[in-house]
Amino acid sequence: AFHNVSTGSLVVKEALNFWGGARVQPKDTKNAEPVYEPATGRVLCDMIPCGEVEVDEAIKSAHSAYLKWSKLSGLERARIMLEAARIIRERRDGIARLEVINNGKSITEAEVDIDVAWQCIEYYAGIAPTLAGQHIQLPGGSFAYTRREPLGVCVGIGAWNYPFQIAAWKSAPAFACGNAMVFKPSPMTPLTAVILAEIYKEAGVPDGLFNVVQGGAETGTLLCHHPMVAKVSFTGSVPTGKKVMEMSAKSVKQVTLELGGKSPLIIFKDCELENAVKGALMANFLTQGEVCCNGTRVFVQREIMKPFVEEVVKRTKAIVIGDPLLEGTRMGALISKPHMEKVLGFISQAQQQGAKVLCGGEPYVPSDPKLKGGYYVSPCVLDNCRDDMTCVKEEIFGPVMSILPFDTEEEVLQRANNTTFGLASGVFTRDIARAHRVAENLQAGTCFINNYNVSPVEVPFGGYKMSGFGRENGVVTIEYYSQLKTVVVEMGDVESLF
Ligand SMILES: NC(=O)C1=CN([C@@H]2O[C@H](COP(=O)(O)OP(=O)(O)OC[C@H]3O[C@@H](n4cnc5c(N)ncnc54)[C@H](O)[C@@H]3O)[C@@H](O)[C@H]2O)C=CC1
Ligand SMILES: C[N+](C)(C)CCCC(=O)O
Repeated sequence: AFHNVSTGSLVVKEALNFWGGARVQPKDTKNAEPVYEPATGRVLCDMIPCGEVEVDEAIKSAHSAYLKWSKLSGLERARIMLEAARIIRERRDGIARLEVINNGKSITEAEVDIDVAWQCIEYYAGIAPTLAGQHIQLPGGSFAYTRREPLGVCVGIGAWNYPFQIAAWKSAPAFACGNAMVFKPSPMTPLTAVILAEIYKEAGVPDGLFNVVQGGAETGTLLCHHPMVAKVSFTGSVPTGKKVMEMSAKSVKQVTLELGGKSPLIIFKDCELENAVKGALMANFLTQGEVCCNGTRVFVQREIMKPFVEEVVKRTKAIVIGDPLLEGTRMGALISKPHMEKVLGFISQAQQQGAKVLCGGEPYVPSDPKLKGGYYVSPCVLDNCRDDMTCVKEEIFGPVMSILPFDTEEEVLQRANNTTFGLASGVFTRDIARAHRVAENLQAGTCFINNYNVSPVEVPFGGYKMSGFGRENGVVTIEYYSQLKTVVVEMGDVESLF
């Protein structure tokens, strides 16, 4: 439906909530907030937050679907999930365009995001029929078996950087295990989750299996406190993640937290320089740098500092910024004006603390008049960085790479691990023993060797330390959306002590 839509033209009026198998508009519209198109700064739609009544309706709708869905066999669930994946694949271009309009990232990236979303649903469809328990023999012919059972109604709370993909990463493993979901997108990106809801419905899930409630912190709080919710899977910042965990603790809900990062990328002098440079760009500039697992602390061995920096700056300056819906654009707009100001603030603070801007780091105004109100920042490379600078310690979530020199492996490992975050990490070297040694010693949920930011759906993704716990993607995520029941069967007489 959005195949031909261009930047600066879309206005969305339809209801953006979904439960009971249909779009729903909250009754009370007085707390509506404008949603902006990052590329132009124009109002795109209103986000009307759901209150207590709406949240309760959505959760009850999810519960009734759960009762049906959980009774299907894995194979029956898989068939419906595969159909949903097929529909997404078929409508990929339109969904990607809508995502671009709402998020501001380049169309080339958004297309990949939507592909990853259907791949994730396809992957968990493949796993659904394989879910099984164990049979355990006990003395005297008695035995036990385990059943892998769903949790019930799961809540997904998403960030604004990968709106559609996050909704798929959470719902696909949840559905494979037989759960239902109520998903709350970020209030800044309300548009595409409801498209996923319509696609699931069209594919044949029971009404209420995937519900969307719009809103911010208040709506999120209602979800985390609701007694019928068994689990909360959260993607967002560390401070909000802590609150989600605290609220969920009150009724002992299971929690998965995918939080922020300040990941190290270590580049040794024996690397293949061209690949290391490309890796550093992939580690920093996808989605305008608004990626949780970005390798924003780039440690470069002193001997190759000069050629590395030269090449990184050359390529960074060549990044085409502008209308995110144009094929040739490689960097679009940041999510919002306040966020853009925050990112620019980090850059000026870095300069005050002694960092040197080698390129970028300024508001960028494209020549196309319709883009003048957009939130563009030219990609920035910072040199002369030290470990104690704010730009090196805190997550900027913008297109800002900090370069740090190092001398030895031992030293760089100690510095790389000197952070409360632990989402991802990377190493470039041709020495295979060193690569695996470094991977073993980095305290992070992922280590990329000789690449960065590749996350196929088959591979678990998640954090160490304050970057969170639980995993998304891969077989292991089944553990986070199901529970084991042990059934013990006595074949003899009861040997009673009483
Ligand atoms: N590890 C990961 O997979 C990812 C982590 N992030 C992190 O997310 C942050 C950026 O995203 P934001 O949307 O600004 O994060 P945020 O933490 O402000 O919001 C995330 C979500 O939580 C909701 N929320 C806010 N307050 C809440 C409350 N009290 N109770 C329940 N829900 C609440 C928001 O409405 C939003 O849907 C970055 O810091 C980044 O590190 C972003 C993407 C992926
Ligand atoms: C897709 N990828 C790997 C670049 C980022 C996914 C994590 C996130 O939501 O930020």
